[in-house]
Amino acid sequence: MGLTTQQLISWKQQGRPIVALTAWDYAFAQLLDKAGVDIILVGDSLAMVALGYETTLPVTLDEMLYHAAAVRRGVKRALVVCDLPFLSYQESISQAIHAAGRVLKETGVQGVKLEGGHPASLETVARLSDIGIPVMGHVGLTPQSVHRLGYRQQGNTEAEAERILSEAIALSEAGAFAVVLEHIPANLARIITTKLPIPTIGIGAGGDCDGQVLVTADLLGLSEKKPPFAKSYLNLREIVIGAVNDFSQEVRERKFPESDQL
Ligand SMILES: Nc1nc(=O)c2c([nH]1)NC[C@@H]1CN(c3ccc(C(=O)N[C@@H](CCC(=O)O)C(=O)O)cc3)CN21
Ligand SMILES: CC(C)C(=O)C(=O)O
Ligand SMILES: [Mg+2]
Repeated sequence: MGLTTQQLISWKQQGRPIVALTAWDYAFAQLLDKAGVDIILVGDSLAMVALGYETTLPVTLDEMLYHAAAVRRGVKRALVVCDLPFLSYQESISQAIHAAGRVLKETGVQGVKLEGGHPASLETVARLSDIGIPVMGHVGLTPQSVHRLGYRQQGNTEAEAERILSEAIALSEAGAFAVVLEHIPANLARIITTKLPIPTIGIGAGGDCDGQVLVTADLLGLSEKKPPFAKSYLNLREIVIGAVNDFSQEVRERKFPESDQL
């Protein structure tokens, strides 16, 4: 058995930070798990970083299932959570149960994440949690609402900050085991983190959350564009282009293969 949601909740009480990153395939999931990442998220951001779409909206449940199964095969210790994609859970509670059930049954991942803290999504989170499906909430900037919100920071006004705080509290009361806080002021994230009994996982939400998540492609310098809050620890695009150029040159100069590479 790997990590459980209960263990992650106890880490909040102990003040032990939670490390989360995204993955969309077996190879990277295995690397992240071996490196000791605690939560591996099969994020719907894969629509943009792996599939080349403009937004996260086009990715389908079947595509998420395909990637989640690959990720799950690479992971021994981390808790794996899969984003429910746009319109796979908003139509009705039974649609959400069906989608989340397929994710758990067909891929073996341990939880799902869904965006939003409005009354309908709270009801959905409560029902999924009640039937034993661990749910991670997600408030602040919710990219599935890009056409309403854009990618701007959320919670700048007093009223918006109040709303995001009450959504986070309500998600926790509905049974979510953790909540992602995306692109909100650090002050607001700190207040939410203090008020919630469950871990907050921040992305562009300052340093006082219980954990941090990034899109792995951003951390590695692999994405074409990254949000202003994402830190690159490597420039993998440059490294890959360099290696491909070296190979190309050796092929064109008939230097590869050498006799021991036949
Ligand atoms: N590679 C990648 N990393 C991510 O973190 C990520 C994705 N993709 N795709 C899904 C969402 C979209 N995210 C984003 C994307 C862009 C900004 C951004 O550029 N924000 C600027 C400009 C906002 C505007 O359009 O006015 C900002 O200053 O907030 C923020 C979050 C975060 N998520
Ligand atoms: C950035 C995280 C929280 C996400 O939802 C995603 O990668 O889709
Ligand atoms: Mg997502």
